[in-house]
Amino acid sequence: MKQFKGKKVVLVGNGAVGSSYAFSMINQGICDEFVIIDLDKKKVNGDVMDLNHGTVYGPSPIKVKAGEYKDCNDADLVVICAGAAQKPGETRLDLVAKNMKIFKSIVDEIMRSGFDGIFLIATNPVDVLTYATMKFSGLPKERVIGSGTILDTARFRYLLSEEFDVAPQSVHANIIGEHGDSELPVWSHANIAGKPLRSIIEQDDSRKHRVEEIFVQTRDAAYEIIEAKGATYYGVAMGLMRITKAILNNQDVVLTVSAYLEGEYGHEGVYIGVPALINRSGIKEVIEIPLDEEETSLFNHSVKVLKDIQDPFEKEF
Ligand SMILES: NC(=O)C1=CN([C@@H]2O[C@H](COP(=O)(O)OP(=O)(O)OC[C@H]3O[C@@H](n4cnc5c(N)ncnc54)[C@H](O)[C@@H]3O)[C@@H](O)[C@H]2O)C=CC1
Ligand SMILES: CC(=O)C(=O)O
Repeated sequence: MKQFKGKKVVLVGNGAVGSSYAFSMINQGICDEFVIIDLDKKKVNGDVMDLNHGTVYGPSPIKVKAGEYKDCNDADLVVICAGAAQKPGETRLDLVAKNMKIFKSIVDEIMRSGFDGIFLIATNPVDVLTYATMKFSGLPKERVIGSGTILDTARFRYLLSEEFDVAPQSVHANIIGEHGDSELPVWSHANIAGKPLRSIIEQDDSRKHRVEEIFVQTRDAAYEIIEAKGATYYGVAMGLMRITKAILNNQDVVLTVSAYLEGEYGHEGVYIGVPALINRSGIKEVIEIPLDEEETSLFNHSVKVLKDIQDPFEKEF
């Protein structure tokens, strides 16, 4: 039952991703109370002190607290960034067995608190763990959201913006599918400052190879960053903050997140990165963009990759 009157977010997992998300949240003033839970309570206490000092120069008052699972009881949103991260050379899907076990215990604890809000999941493999969260929690699909391809879409828009000298805000292009190696760009709907990307390429052949390279750089960016500094966190933190803002401020904005399909794109029973309308109710609607033949085939393959990973766990749900 909601006791706290303001907007309350609980973060579970205060590692590189979680603490970067916490920092981006206090910078934006999106919630009134921000609670942090992690096995490493000493680091949580240190971060709580540090973040509270920072809030003095933030846009609005916000209380940051170290918490326990009972604090989820009246939370509007619980964001999970806990679990193992990729080591150099590992894929996101390699993490599934380890993180599935961690998720079972975390989601059970959260639900025992009486939590009745919205889940936002970042831990990898994010699509499969978002599905597991829906199953473990029993909450409706609309209220369980994965970060999906929000980060990949940001990477893609940024790289295209550099190529075409246009602000990323004026680059409209989506990466959909698995947040991982089988993801795909939606070339058929990409536009740069209002001009369809495909018509730009038709007029200037040298750009074709370059935009294909940009997709490969997008898809493989995490490997490059992990090789360089051990983990990726700022990009995803901003993506999580953006989704949080869309939810708590009831924005009706379209973002590429991991959403549950029930017939959309010809599939069901899987969480996967697709554009979706996000507001205070969670995922209000999955937006079905008409894909061309090649995009459909790549999307179908991505669904299969995720289902092959997910299916062996079905008996545990
Ligand atoms: N969805 C996305 O776009 C992205 C996802 N990630 C994923 O986010 C996850 C976290 O990555 P990092 O923060 O770099 O890892 P990290 O190792 O820095 O942090 C993980 C945190 O989880 C905590 N933790 C582990 N088990 C726990 C439990 N049972 N209860 C509470 N806390 C627990 C640890 O104490 C640690 O603080 C990884 O799975 C990583 O692959 C990372 C970047 C982008
Ligand atoms: C680690 C990860 O999932 C990413 O940076 O895309």
